[in-house]
Amino acid sequence: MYKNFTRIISISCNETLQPCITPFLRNSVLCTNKGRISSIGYVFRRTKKHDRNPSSLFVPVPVKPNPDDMNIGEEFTGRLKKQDLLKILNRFYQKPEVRVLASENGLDDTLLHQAFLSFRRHCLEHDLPPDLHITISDILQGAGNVNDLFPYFVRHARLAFPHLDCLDDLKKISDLRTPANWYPQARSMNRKIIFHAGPTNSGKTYHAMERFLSAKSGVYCGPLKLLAAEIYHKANKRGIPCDLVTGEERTHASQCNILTGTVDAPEEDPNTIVEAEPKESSHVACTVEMTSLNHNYDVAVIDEIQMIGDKGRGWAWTRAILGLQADEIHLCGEAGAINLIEEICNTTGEEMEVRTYKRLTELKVQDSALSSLDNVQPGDCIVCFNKNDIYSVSRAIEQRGHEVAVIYGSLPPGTKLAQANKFNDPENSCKVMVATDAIGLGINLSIRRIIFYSLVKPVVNEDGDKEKDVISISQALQIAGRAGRYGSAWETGFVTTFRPEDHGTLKTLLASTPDPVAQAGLHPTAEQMELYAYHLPHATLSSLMDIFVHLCTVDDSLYFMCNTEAFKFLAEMIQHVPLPLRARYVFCCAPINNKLPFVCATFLKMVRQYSRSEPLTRGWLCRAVDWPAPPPRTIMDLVHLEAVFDVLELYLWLSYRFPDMFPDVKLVREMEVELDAIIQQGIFQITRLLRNSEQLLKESGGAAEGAYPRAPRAPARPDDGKGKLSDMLVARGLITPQMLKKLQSELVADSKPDRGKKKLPTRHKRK
Ligand SMILES: Nc1ncnc2c1ncn2[C@@H]1O[C@H](COP(=O)(O)OP(=O)(O)OP(=O)(O)O)[C@@H](O)[C@H]1O
Ligand SMILES: [Mg+2]
Repeated sequence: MYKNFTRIISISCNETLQPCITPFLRNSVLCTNKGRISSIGYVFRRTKKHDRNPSSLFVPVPVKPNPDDMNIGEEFTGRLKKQDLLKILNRFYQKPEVRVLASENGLDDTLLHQAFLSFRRHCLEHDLPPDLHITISDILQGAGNVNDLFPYFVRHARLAFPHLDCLDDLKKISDLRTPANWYPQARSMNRKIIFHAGPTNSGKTYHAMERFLSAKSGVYCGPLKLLAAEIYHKANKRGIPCDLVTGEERTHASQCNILTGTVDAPEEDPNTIVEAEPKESSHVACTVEMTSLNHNYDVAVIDEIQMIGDKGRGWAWTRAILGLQADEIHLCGEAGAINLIEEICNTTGEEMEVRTYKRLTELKVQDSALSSLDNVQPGDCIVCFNKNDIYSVSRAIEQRGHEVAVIYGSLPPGTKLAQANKFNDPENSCKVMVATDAIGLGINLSIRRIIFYSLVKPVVNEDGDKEKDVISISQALQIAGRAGRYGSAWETGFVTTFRPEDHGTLKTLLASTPDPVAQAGLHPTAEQMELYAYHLPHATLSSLMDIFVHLCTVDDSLYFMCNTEAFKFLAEMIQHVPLPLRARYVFCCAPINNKLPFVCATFLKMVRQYSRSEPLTRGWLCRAVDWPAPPPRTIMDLVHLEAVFDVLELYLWLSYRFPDMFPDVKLVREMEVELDAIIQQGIFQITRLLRNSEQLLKESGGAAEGAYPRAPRAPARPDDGKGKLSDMLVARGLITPQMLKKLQSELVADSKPDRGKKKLPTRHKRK
């Protein structure tokens, strides 16, 4: 697909607004699963969308009649009967010559058919231009040939399909063959690239960090907030002021409590009327999507560089490696990425040094599976790939008298950190952890043994479809690599499965080498989308993205286009809300878990409010999320509070991009701290919440609303997603019928124009 267009045009692309984290991939590793063990056969696919004819992406624009065409032709040649007109037009469409001529003019069969329907409708419904009227009369009287209609038809087709006139321009805009040229400042430097390669727990990050800490200035870019927070704490503990930058905020070094490993809310000085922003520290730890390309650093560290091949997030690593302005760039990751990075360095003319490391402690695959949770021991971490397993496993382990720390992706950062600290603390009695692969990348925890509760994980494939598949070799190695971390209480790490039938597969996975990373991800920029919109003003942002992906030219020996499904999901959701294109683009990059209806519905409300130029105040937000939040009584309550936390995070993420419209950052941060504490309490009492949920279910004979998340453990079926979304959400237990009713009434109320509210002057061009 990418090789279709071969003209070489280099465009310089200012990329100030790169898209941000694809929501549901936020805390997960998603590598291509080429080395998958197919004998297991756990692959559940939904229908594929990719083999679509690109022409079907273009929707004809309604062609307006020319007001000057009023019956002039009729005065010359008399009135045309509709039946005669129809006959002539249909004859025209059936001519083989028309097909040939159309193809020469860029109209394939799909476009020709649509253009013809539009042309025929237009001729039958409106007065014809005089020249066309006369030509048709001539044909009717035998004085002309139906082929004579072609110029009129093409004139109409170009109005219906404006891309026909600007296809070359569109291809130029989406020529992505030389991404290295998008960063002229980085290209003007002679950067030193050092690749720290090796297995997990071999000291790659440690050595890169030593260099980072000894430099005058530095940036650490990692895949997870938790990992960036670990670096932030380590640096500040060593007395090197380091800020933490995630998608939502910048936490200054002075807010780091190095004793407790937590982040303090900034101290408020009642005598200060205007709060001075603390000066930025010379060192920064950030999530890779937030890497600033406008700063100059002595040293940059890009961790887990093999993620450059991630189908959803790979673009962020590509952007960092090509665009960072640093004298030294340290890459840490799997050796399988060395060749690709070397090739990329050839395009930038930079040399790369490879330093290889060996595992610092032994990692042993145990001879047998755990088989029963009775066999759980201190230092064990049971890794599950879905929340229901997390709940049931932690409950079962607590029933056996162990205290449990729980970590999964959707927990607030403070809660994750508190759970990690509790587990790591040698004085604490909590010595068992239940986690998802949110702990899988680079994190240092005091784990003796990793137990894979299952080896099957839902993933999003290259088409953006969800499927369940055996975890990749890379994922298995990464997760297993959390056991026996060097410097922890355990000198040897162990790994096994829960189920005996998975044991052989795990052994095979861990004995294999991950596939080399073949390509680095790319993603269109806001500027490119703007240029597309300029050429195709009638297209929706979602179809602009589709057209872009189909027309773009990528050097596929090095790069691939990341999947854009999350972006398009949001683009379609907010299409009907009037917004300027740039703002629309930013909203579509928001890191939202689109599986959470409450978050999606609140996001839509936020977009509407923004569109009406009404600032989103704390008061507005409190009404939207029903604040204050009561402590959770059941697991369903806890799930809801996590969604509320996501909404607060979303607010902060948007405030970073639209500070004028999301003004109450400080107050919302305070809400976050409060909610994080409430969720932390919930997690500390997770077993009690589970018991309450079960009790509620028992009392109501299984019909209790809001007791238990009923997400089925069965794999997604091919018909998943059909039918009404609301019915599906209720059926899956993601929302209760009461919540649905409330949501419906709120949406109805929200879509009515607000009366009596004072509006800010409208600043936005409507699209
Ligand atoms: N030379 C060293 N001296 C002291 N501690 C070390 C040394 N090398 C590594 N460590 C410690 O060992 C642990 C594992 O190291 P590190 O996190 O760098 O491994 P890694 O290779 O990056 O692993 P992963 O692939 O999982 O990210 C860390 O706690 C780190 O601080
Ligand atoms: Mg590491």
